[in-house]
Amino acid sequence: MSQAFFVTGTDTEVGKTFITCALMQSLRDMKKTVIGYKPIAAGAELSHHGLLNEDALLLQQHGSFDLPYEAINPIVFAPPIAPHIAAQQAGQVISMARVDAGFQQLKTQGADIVLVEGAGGWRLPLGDGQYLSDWVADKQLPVILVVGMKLGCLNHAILTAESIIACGLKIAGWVANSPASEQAYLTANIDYLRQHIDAPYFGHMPFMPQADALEAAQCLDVAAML
Ligand SMILES: Nc1ncnc2c1ncn2[C@@H]1O[C@H](COP(=O)(O)OP(=O)(O)OP(=O)(O)O)[C@@H](O)[C@H]1O
Ligand SMILES: C[C@H](N)[C@H](N)CCCCCC(=O)O
Ligand SMILES: [Mg+2]
Repeated sequence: MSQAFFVTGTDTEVGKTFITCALMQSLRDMKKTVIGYKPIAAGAELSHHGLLNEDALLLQQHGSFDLPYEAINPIVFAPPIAPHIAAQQAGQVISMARVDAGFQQLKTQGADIVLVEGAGGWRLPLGDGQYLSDWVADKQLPVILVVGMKLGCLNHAILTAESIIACGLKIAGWVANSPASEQAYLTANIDYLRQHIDAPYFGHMPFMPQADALEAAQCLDVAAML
């Protein structure tokens, strides 16, 4: 039976995909098989295979098994906007049942670990008063929190951690990611979060514009995940 984790972040564009790929590589380095799942994506290019989202393509590329695109990303919208607004524009509703069906199907693939990447931050609206976090809570998935290290992230990280815990979920670990040049007083900010997030710290990912997942994986210690 696969073990699954949900990867969330303090915001959109904080490095959830970058870190998920690095985590996948770290786990593969530890001889674990791993696949990624991006249930809902907004921001996609039309190709002759249909709409393709970059995050989902990266997760597909870094997985242990070759899986069809639709298995990794069942719900995709073209505009890079809040998915429930994109769905409204397309005359669709985001179906939690579809999110779940795709997840159950991936879990039958036999991978040791499934990493599920959210979209945006923890409280991603799906429409109809629902959040993607409701599904995570329903599945009781442990959560990995990616903190985008910039001024303001202490508030975002503490609020997100509080909300995850209030949902009755465990924070499996957190990563301090620098998706742009290093913030001032980075170490002091990380120290603060290490004292105030009651969960394993997987490490700091520096800004590595040329890095591939192989190199990025060296910055993380994910032993606490297993
Ligand atoms: N540590 C890093 N070093 C260099 N580039 C990074 C780093 N972290 C993230 N990036 C880059 O920053 C951009 C945003 O990162 P990413 O796409 O992983 O964010 P995200 O949180 O997954 O966003 P979304 O909410 O759209 O899913 C990407 O171009 C990514 O390659
Ligand atoms: C387009 C972007 N990169 C993500 N795919 C979607 C982010 C949704 C954010 C919703 C919100 O405002 O909280
Ligand atoms: Mg992403």
